[in-house]
Amino acid sequence: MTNAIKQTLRDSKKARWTALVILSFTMFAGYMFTEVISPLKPIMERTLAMNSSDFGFITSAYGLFNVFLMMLVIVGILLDKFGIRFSTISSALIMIIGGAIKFAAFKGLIGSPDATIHIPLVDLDLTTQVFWAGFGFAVFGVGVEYAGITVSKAVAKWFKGKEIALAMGMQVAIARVGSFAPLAFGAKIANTYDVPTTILIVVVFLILGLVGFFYYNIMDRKLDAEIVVEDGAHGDDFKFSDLLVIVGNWGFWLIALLCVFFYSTVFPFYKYGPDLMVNKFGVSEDWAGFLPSLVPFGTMLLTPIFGSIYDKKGKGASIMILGAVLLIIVHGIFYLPFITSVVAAFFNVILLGIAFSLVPSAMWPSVPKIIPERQLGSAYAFIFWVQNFGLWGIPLAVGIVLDKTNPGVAEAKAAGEAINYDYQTTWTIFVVLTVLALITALLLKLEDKRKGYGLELPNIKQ
Ligand SMILES: C[C@H](N)C(=O)N[C@@H](CCCCN)C(=O)O
Repeated sequence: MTNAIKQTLRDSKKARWTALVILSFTMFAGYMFTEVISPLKPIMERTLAMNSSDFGFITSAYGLFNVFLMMLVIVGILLDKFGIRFSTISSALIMIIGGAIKFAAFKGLIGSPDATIHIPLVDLDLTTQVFWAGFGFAVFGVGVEYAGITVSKAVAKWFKGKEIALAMGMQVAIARVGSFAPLAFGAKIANTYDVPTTILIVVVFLILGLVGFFYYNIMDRKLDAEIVVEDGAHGDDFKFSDLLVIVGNWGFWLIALLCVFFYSTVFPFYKYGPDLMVNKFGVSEDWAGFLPSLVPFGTMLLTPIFGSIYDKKGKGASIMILGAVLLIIVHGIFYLPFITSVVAAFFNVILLGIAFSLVPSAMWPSVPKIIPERQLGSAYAFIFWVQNFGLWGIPLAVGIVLDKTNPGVAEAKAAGEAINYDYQTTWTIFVVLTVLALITALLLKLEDKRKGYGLELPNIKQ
């Protein structure tokens, strides 16, 4: 009998960071596909005769099945029941299937630009090509959110009791390179080749992500052979009974509401920011997504910095309030019709990058201060579900309002006319959301004072 603590694979720094890099690579591919058509709106209007409602339908479809088929709840249960290895492979396969359907629709292999279908829920007439592109993205959205919660659980498995906050921050940072790349370079690639080819390139990355997950599973199996700990023993299993406890907690609702309001002003900005740059700030089509790409780029550097400030100094609720205030300034500036200088747009996206680093760096680590560890997995799945209402509804609403407030513009663009969208009325949606985010952040600080969650206290005891 020995007193030495049993060493496992996760005690090897090299092994656990290798696992993290592989897991993050697949998320990188997933985030890349999430944004692949974001900078292509003007090109899709010109080359595929699509309008803003079509674009809104396709981009909003990401959250469609997650919200209405409760897929986040279902994949949470799958992860719980069948474990990490099953979930890595199935989530990657779902992403690839969804990605392939979207590619096939853009390529004209399924659906047609000439046949139409009516969507009663939102009273939209769409071509079957647009319908199938949206359907593919809806399938993909299930896969990428499923992969996201699986990877969070896997990271916790390897880094529990080690540098877990840094690891989670690094994972999100690597994933965000995946948002940056298509925003920065996607339009140039699509103009050089075409829209379907651009999508196909990213589908190849999704396939490489599946290969990465297979490799990860070899490591995961080895680790499981060393530790007699099942996937379910990390305190983040999904349980319906936990949901009841969670939804009775007002502090939790404030975090979930902040999440939906906040993320609704950022992820949908990735979709419409590039088009705004072309139509309001006169940026060329090829570089439409370049300025918006500075947002995820900046967060890669800043999120870990703000996270470590919260770890050491606290002030989590105040950090969220500051982020929400910055958001109001940013979207206010985008809203104002007389600010059309590219220099102003540049400083504004930098400010947005700072806001998008402040809020998540304080929001995600605050959840464990409000929800007991046993219910954390369910809490994250539920927050993602609430968040997906925004990821579905806002891009759709923006597309529809843009078309309604700019009658005839999409048709004129398709006919080759040099005409611009007026985004002002549409941008009110973002301005309202930022105000709601600030009110929620203020209420959260009040609730923290009332209940003593400790959101203003450091995470690391000095
Ligand atoms: C889109 C996804 N549901 C999401 O919210 N991703 C976050 C990271 C969440 C990390 C939770 N441990 C993001 O900021 O990308």
